[in-house]
Amino acid sequence: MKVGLLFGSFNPIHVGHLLLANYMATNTDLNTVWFVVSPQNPFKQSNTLLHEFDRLHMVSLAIGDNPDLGVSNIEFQMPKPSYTIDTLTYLQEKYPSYEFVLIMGEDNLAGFPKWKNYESILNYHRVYVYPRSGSATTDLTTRLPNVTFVKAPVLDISATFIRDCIRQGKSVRYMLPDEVAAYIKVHKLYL
Ligand SMILES: Nc1ncnc2c1ncn2[C@@H]1O[C@H](COP(=O)(O)OP(=O)(O)OP(=O)(O)O)[C@@H](O)[C@H]1O
Ligand SMILES: O=C(O)c1ccc[n+]([C@@H]2O[C@H](COP(=O)([O-])O)[C@@H](O)[C@H]2O)c1
Repeated sequence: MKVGLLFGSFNPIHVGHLLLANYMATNTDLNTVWFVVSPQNPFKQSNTLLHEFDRLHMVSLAIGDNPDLGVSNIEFQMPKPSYTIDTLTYLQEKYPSYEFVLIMGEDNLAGFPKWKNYESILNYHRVYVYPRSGSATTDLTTRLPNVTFVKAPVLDISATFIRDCIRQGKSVRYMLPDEVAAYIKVHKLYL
């Protein structure tokens, strides 16, 4: 079983994440892609970060009955902030027969050497890198042996943009699944 992992805050999950994850799960050698909801990204401070249970619930709503996608709350029980190498190690111990592949945007790859023990991530795991518009291209993709570039379609949308739209009372229709938009509306989130 080859599992792609897309780590993030998902505050909230949006169509950009879903399009990418579904493409990776159905157009590469990955059997499935799991969204790993991070309670606290080590590099991001935000006063609009919702409780992790709300973010997890929205990811579950977004996936619905899609058999190719999954969600993990593994980082909820781990020390914060959430370091990816620790999570990968934990997952590999829990599922010894699975191969875990890290999915990462080209924008993140440029800053990857600042991640905790990034060499260990590369030693023990493959990384699938996809293009991000506006990101500086990096030659790390070709230099690092375990890194594979996947030319996935990418939408230019972010959770920050969606939160701003909601706060300003603008429509977010088509930016997130209807179920997620309804959850945000009912619970008056991001206002
Ligand atoms: N539109 C998108 N297309 C593809 N990947 C994306 C997109 N937006 C974010 N990602 C990637 O998905 C992962 C999780 O993203 P994250 O939760 O940080 O979302 P975000 O939209 O970038 O959030 P924010 O705007 O709050 O920083 C990260 O690896 C991020 O680079
Ligand atoms: O392990 C690290 O050192 C590390 C440093 C920066 C980011 N990450 C993880 O990368 C994921 C996506 O990051 P971001 O910045 O795109 O939101 C998120 O789940 C973070 O926990 C991990």
